[in-house]
Amino acid sequence: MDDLRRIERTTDMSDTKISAKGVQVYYAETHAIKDVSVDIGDKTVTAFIGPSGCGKSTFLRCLNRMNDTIDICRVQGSITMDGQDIYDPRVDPVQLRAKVGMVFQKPNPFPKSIYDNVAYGPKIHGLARTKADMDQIVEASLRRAALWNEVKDRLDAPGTGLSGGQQQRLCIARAVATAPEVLLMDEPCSALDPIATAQIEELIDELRQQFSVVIVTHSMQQAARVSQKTAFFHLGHLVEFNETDQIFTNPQDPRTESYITGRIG
Ligand SMILES: Nc1ncnc2c1ncn2[C@@H]1O[C@H](COP(=O)(O)OP(=O)(O)OP(=O)(O)O)[C@@H](O)[C@H]1O
Repeated sequence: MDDLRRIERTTDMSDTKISAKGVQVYYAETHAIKDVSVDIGDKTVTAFIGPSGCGKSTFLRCLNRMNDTIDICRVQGSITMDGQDIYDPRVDPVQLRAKVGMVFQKPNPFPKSIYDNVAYGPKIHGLARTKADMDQIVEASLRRAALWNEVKDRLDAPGTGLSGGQQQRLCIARAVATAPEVLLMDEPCSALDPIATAQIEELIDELRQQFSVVIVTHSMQQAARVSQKTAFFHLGHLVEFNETDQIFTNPQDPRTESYITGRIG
């Protein structure tokens, strides 16, 4: 049994997808992320929780270099994916973002058809050689996002005409269409009703069979429901990172305990 446990632990460590070490983020003079080191597991849902302004979204955006698009933002430290430095000047951020996809708080489909929303990424990354290839990618992505059955008869209709929950699943289909390895989700359910939220949560659980998923959420219930690992941020620090069950039942740091029991935040 001990041997088995040792093997499981070793497997755990070799399954790190993204490794961040000593990450600092500044917006001009504001020091938003302070010396954060964390290993994000493959085929795992990792939740980032913490009070408003603690740096969850900022740190999430470091993982696909989305902060590059903010002029005053500086990122220091090291972030590797599969051992490769994602901030290496030879890494093309556009290619990186195809591998590390992102879903935002507010569903933001392009003003295009449902089909074209999903086909857009594969087209610019040259993932389909023929129309049949593209049809196959679009169908597979919509199926993976649990949306195919609802839209298969109206692929030419505008994506913006779908309900909020459907639009968010369309955005997930768009993100998975470029065959990413990691999906970053920044409060993906905050604009959705409870039924649409439950659908997205179910989907997240399925997506982790194939991807590493990182989700920022304000809802501790959601973190507890969907994630296996939870990171608690406070004032730019990563205070605690552990199995989700541990964080919610036996937090090691008093700040984590205060937050999950509703005393800070
Ligand atoms: N584009 C920006 N320009 C300047 N400062 C920013 C920018 N984005 C975030 N900040 C600052 O960085 C800090 C962390 O913000 P961030 O949005 O990452 O926190 P958060 O934990 O995701 O917050 P919330 O839960 O409210 O979304 C805050 O002090 C915020 O004001």
